[in-house]
Amino acid sequence: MIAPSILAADFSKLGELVREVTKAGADRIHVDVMDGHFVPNLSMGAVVVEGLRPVTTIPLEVHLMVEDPGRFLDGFVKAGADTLIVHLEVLPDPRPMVEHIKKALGKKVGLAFNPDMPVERIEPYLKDIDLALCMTVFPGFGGQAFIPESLERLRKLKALIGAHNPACEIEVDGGIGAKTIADCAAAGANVFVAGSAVFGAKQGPAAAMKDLIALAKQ
Ligand SMILES: O=C(CO)[C@@H](O)[C@H](O)COP(=O)(O)O
Repeated sequence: MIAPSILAADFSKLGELVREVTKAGADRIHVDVMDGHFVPNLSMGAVVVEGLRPVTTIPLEVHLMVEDPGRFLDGFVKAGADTLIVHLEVLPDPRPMVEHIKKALGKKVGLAFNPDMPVERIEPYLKDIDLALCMTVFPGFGGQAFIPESLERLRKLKALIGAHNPACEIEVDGGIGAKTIADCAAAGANVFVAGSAVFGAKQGPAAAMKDLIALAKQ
């Protein structure tokens, strides 16, 4: 599954571009939310999700790269988010928030973790989540180079998920493109967030999506 990350899109044409990747077979739209604290950058808030909701029927997944995700969950749900992804780094015990997102808000829940977090830290929560997001760059900016050690981390994650919750998706995010997507798929990933490789592609987003889908299937 390909999840184009709109962080790399031309915001003056956002609706048009989201329609284009939807038509080209995107499985979901990845919305990167940055607060300038958890990561050294600011990006977008719930108004962007609200604006995109009528533009596409595919799920909108919100990746909360923020210090205090609890403050923003309701707003994103009201705006039309389908999946909320929060970072393990800011949640000493993620269980209450995972339960809140699933039961009270009725949405899918993902847990993300940075490249320097031991993969085993997610193990106790795997049985309760829909998606594990293994960051393959340090979050904060699009267009960074994929960290090669991520492949070993993905293999570990795949083994843990096999043992605890095989239905849990394994998502990768950061530096995913033609050179890295097949290796990530072979290592166990099944959802691929791609920003620059889709919206920055010379051949245009639709053709780039087609190439990435073919490479991930190899
Ligand atoms: O979360 C992030 C960045 O922090 C990502 O979702 C990026 O937006 C991916 O961009 P590319 O590496 O694909 O350009």
